[in-house]
Amino acid sequence: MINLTPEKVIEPSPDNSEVVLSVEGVSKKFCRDLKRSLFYGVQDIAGELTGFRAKSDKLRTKEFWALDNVNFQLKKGEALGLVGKNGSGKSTLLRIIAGLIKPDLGTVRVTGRVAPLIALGAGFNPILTGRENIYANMSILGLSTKEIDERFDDVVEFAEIGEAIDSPVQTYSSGMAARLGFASAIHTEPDILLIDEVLAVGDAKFRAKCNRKLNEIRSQGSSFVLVSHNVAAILGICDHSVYLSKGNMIADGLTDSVVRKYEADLFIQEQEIYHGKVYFEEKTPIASSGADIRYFCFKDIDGNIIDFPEVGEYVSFCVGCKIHQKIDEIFIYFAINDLTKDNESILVMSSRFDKKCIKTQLGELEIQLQLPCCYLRPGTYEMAIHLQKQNSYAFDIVSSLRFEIKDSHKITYLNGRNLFYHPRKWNYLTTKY
Ligand SMILES: Nc1ncnc2c1ncn2[C@@H]1O[C@H](COP(=O)(O)OP(=O)(O)OP(=O)(O)O)[C@@H](O)[C@H]1O
Repeated sequence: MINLTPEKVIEPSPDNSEVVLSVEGVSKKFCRDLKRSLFYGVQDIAGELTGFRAKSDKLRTKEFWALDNVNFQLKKGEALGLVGKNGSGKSTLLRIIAGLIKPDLGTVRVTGRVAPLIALGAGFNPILTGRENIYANMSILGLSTKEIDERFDDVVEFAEIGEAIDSPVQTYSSGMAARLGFASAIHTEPDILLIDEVLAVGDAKFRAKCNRKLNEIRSQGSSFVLVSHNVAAILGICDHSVYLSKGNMIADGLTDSVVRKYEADLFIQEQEIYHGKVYFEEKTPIASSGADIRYFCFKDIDGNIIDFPEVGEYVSFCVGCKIHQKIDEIFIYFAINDLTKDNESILVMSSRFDKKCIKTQLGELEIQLQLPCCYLRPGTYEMAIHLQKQNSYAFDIVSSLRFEIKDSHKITYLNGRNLFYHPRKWNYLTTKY
């Protein structure tokens, strides 16, 4: 396991010394075969009753470790992100912390009230109304009827459920159920809130409202563990993160570093990241439209080819073209997507939009898009390049060119909340009295 130790100072949580959750050597095994799984379940219960339970650290036929020796701590007011591919053990870990299932090995120590938001409309009974579910749900989380009465209106208002509060939850949309689940969990003022992807269901406005509320309860001392495939959400909310793969802890530490490691593993396995100068296959005269993209590379200010742009430094995007038909002018278009943010389109640069047409003649041509300062933050990106005519018809297209932006010199202080790097200087003026 890699311990990605802090290289920068993080905002202090209200009480940085108080541990509210301690996960120590937690392991959990499951069996893929249903019949065997039932048999093992009966065997384990019988073993526990008679005191002859077989040792839990051994796998029986068809069993596997869904979690293997997971260790971390959560302090008061801290937000911890859990990242990992599908099936890496994130939900299992949350279910163990919530006390819904028992670990086979290790211990989980919790201080205070834990509110799990693990499934859509966590714990709601579909045939009961929203109102009945709020009372049932909040009382399970330890509130008295009087306390629920006092908070009821706030829950309904926060969830924006309106009159539907007296309709059965099974008539709610998934967004409504998620809103009500979040609202009732958050109004119990939990010491630890466990959130598994449920925020992804609501619309953007509700997500923003949830994030504000999370920050608010966090400043009052609540801690939370957030599971999400949306890396941007983890980056925006959590200081520290844990990266799980096949039940093993691969990395833990500051979210930025953990997420970079996770992304690198995710993308390097799927598609190679481009370095240096990449050449594209030469087209046959029939396949070509008269102007072809032949290569791509990044260059530094001295014209040297570089493997990746550096944050805050000059970079030139260089596209080698071959023109073999009479074309007077062409345009070039770059579209960059951020793989950290669900492949969201973040930057489009087009010579046509900028009203810069490129005069051509038969032969080779290198088009350079020169950026005096790279504002993109460190991460993994995907780029499409279009070589276009005036009317936007494309002569040639290169899609899905993956590249990295690095911050090797650590010149930028970037945390997950920044969408881009902005060059800056600091100054201060003092006045003597
Ligand atoms: N009750 C169960 N019986 C058998 N296998 C299970 C059970 N629950 C989970 N698993 C398996 O344990 C592994 C971890 O599952 P888990 O749901 O914790 O992963 P996850 O990281 O939350 O995945 P996702 O991102 O898809 O939600 C998976 O291989 C899953 O198939």
